[in-house]
Amino acid sequence: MQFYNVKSVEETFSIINQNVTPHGATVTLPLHQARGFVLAEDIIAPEDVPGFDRATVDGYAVKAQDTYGSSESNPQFLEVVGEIEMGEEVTRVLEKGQAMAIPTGGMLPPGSDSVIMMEYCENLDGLLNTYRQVAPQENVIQKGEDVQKGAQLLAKGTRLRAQELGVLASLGITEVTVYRPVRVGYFSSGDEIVSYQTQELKVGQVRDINQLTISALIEEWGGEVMFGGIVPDDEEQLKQTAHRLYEQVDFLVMSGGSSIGAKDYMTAVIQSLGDPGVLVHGVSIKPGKPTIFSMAGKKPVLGLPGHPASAMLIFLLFGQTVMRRLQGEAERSLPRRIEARITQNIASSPGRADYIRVRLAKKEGEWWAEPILGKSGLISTLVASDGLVEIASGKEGVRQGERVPVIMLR
Ligand SMILES: Nc1nc2c(c(=O)[nH]1)N[C@H]1C(S)=C(S)[C@@H](COP(=O)(O)OP(=O)(O)OC[C@H]3O[C@@H](n4cnc5c(N)ncnc54)[C@H](O)[C@@H]3O)O[C@H]1N2
Ligand code: MOO
Repeated sequence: MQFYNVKSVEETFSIINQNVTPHGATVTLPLHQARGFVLAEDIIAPEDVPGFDRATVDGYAVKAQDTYGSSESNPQFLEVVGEIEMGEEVTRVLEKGQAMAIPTGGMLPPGSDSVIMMEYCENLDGLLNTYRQVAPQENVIQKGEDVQKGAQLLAKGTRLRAQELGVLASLGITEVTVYRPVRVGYFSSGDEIVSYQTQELKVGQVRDINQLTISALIEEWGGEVMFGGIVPDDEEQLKQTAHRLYEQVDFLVMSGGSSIGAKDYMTAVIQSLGDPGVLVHGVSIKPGKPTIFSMAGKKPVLGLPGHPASAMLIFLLFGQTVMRRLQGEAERSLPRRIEARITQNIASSPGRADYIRVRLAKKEGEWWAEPILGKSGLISTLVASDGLVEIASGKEGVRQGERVPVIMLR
């Protein structure tokens, strides 16, 4: 008889973080295809952004000093000596007592140091009346103020979001070296599990839900799925499928047979993949206790409980962390959380982390989380839920009205 030697959620995260290292294989991608990938190189800015001093408002380029003392009742008078066109280099030097009309984004003429807004001056036949004073650099973005040539702009390990792509584009960088997508092998197990495409179910059969939920998450996180099929509860067949997939992927995942019943072979199957072998069998979490985490050589292996909601939750927490580590992301970042208030008391055993499915509703400007109670075998409760309230292992439940962290599922 085997028994679980359960690990806490925190211990499990730290075991994953200590053992999983970036797969290291890189690809070079055009910038427009690089969203969501993780940089495999430091990016040093090849030039200044902007490349010239630029106006941030429509107005007149001036020497700030020439406007000193200006007010509504006591304007200064400057000679308007020209107009700056967008996208054109300005060579004419602005002399003392002069002003040049300038559009937002236009290049400041040499000799000028600031821009007075149109609203605060008046051009009367070439004589600019200034009704306010401006300070040096007012209404100007200086050359290199956004990005300085030679500075480290982005570090290796940064995930590329819209704004990172934007800054790379501003520098004329057209391709980047990133870690290639993580290849994840997945198979479902269980004598009763049949393809989700099966139309007529025999009594006792169950359509394969986990193949879809787990694959969808992998793809959402930028991974590639290699599906190994549905394998019956037969140790030899399970081993064959596991070994075949293991050879071709960075990360192997399977569901079902992870508990300690007579037909639960998964631990033995996973152990057979290689050393150091199973590092976690059983996590103090609800749902999802019979979770298995193993390292076979440098490749992580995750055995998910069969119940669809448990499998999904465990994959959201631990599977996502494994994938981020493999992809070379610098730090473990947990799923996005918001804060909400819970609508009812919920009990929880100390020492165990609980994840409660909730619906969110806004009342008087605050988010409230209403539990949707149901067993972990139920997929419909996940469909109805907006998020998961996390009751950390140190807590003995939560009280109505208490603020709680919610992992967003939408
Ligand atoms: N003595 C104990 N028994 C159990 C414990 C325990 O701590 N002590 N934990 C329970 C918990 S919690 C879970 S969760 C299950 C997980 O067991 P398995 O990982 O071995 O999962 P299975 O028995 O294979 O399946 C459970 C359930 O889910 C259905 N299933 C499985 N795979 C799929 C799939 N791909 N798509 C849809 N549905 C699936 C399966 O038909 C079963 O109904 O162990 C408890 N037992
Ligand atoms: O922990 Mo199990 O995953 O509740 O059904």
